Amino acid sequence: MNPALSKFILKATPDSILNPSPDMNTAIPLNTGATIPALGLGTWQSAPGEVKKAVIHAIESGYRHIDCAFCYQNEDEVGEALQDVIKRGIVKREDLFITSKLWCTFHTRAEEGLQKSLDLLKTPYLDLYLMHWPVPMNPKGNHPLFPKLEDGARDIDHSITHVQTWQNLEKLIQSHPDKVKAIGVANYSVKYMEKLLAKATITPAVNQIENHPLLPQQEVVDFCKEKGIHITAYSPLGSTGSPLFKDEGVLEVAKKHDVGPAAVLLSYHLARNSSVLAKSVTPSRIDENRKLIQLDGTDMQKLESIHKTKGVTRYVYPPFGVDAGFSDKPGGIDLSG
Ligand SMILES: NC(=O)C1=CN([C@@H]2O[C@H](COP(=O)(O)OP(=O)(O)OC[C@H]3O[C@@H](n4cnc5c(N)ncnc54)[C@H](OP(=O)(O)O)[C@@H]3O)[C@@H](O)[C@H]2O)C=CC1
Ligand SMILES: O=C[C@H](O)[C@@H](O)[C@@H](O)[C@H](O)C(=O)O
Repeated sequence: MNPALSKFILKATPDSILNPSPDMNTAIPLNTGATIPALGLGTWQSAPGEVKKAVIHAIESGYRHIDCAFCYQNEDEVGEALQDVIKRGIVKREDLFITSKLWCTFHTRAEEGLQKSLDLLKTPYLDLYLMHWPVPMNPKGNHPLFPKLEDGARDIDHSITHVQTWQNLEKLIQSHPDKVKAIGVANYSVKYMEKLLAKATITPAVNQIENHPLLPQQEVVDFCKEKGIHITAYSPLGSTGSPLFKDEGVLEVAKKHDVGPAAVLLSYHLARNSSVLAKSVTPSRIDENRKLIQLDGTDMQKLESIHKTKGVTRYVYPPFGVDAGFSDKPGGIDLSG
């Protein structure tokens, strides 16, 4: 046997065989000078009773980036998981990258929203705090998270614009740099981002958007990258039930590399220099999703052509009744300001 090869084989540990994805924690630079780990664990729709175990399992198996939000109504349990792994010495707080999000009914109460998430997550600071949607909702409506009008429409708060909410986040990071390390946005189209940038004194570090081969959102991705705004991709598997696992184009690329569809769908974002969030509460899937591979130009061409034949598909579009500026979802109230 080639001596160089035998040295490599001897160095392989059970863990490195189990985890053949050295790139899951690739540190991608943000415009703040900090970095974000390439792969994050998603926690949306992770049920209470399941999410604590999922977060502990993920961190024990190497994940360092956890994506949370106040409106997921499970931050308390995520916080228990964080406390557990830190107490047991698995990681230190500074080894982790924790994101949370300001919910729509808190746009006029950014400081209160931040403090609630910090308390629930039981952490002194967040690595990233995002405006969850550029859509303010009535803080005094008939529900604390999802207020509705009598006709059933979501109760939009017209007293504040998303740009003013961004200015509130700017004040927040300036007055509490110990509590929040970076601020950013989610679900921003080019139209809304242009309005925000025209008035911003701090450029968002991140725009977290739905992104996968059926929704490449190239216009938003290119615009943000040109402005130095990092893209984090959400719903990379097609969200609930991972429908993109059945796509023939994805399966063809997976077969070529002898991997499962998850590796292709997640690695697609690394090839675009984006980070990516994959949600699972199933330990074997949390492990499987760590596997990232190097896709080549032909793979990317194949993946980028899928939406052209199949049509664009957006899986996550809550019924705000708002035109968020995405060309595939026209109609609704224009709140771009
Ligand atoms: N900013 C925003 O507005 C949004 C942010 N996000 C963030 O992005 C994260 C990821 O997106 P999300 O919409 O949850 O969807 P994903 O694309 O991550 O898909 C999650 C679904 O795929 C299943 N799954 C995960 N891994 C595998 C696997 N290896 N094999 C088979 N099935 C698998 C999960 O099942 P199971 O859990 O049962 O294993 C679940 O049903 C969210 O959890 C959230 O943190 C998401 C949406 C909007
Ligand atoms: O982050 C995930 C999604 O944005 C989620 O928070 C929303 O879709 C929410 O359930 C809503 O109905 O407005």
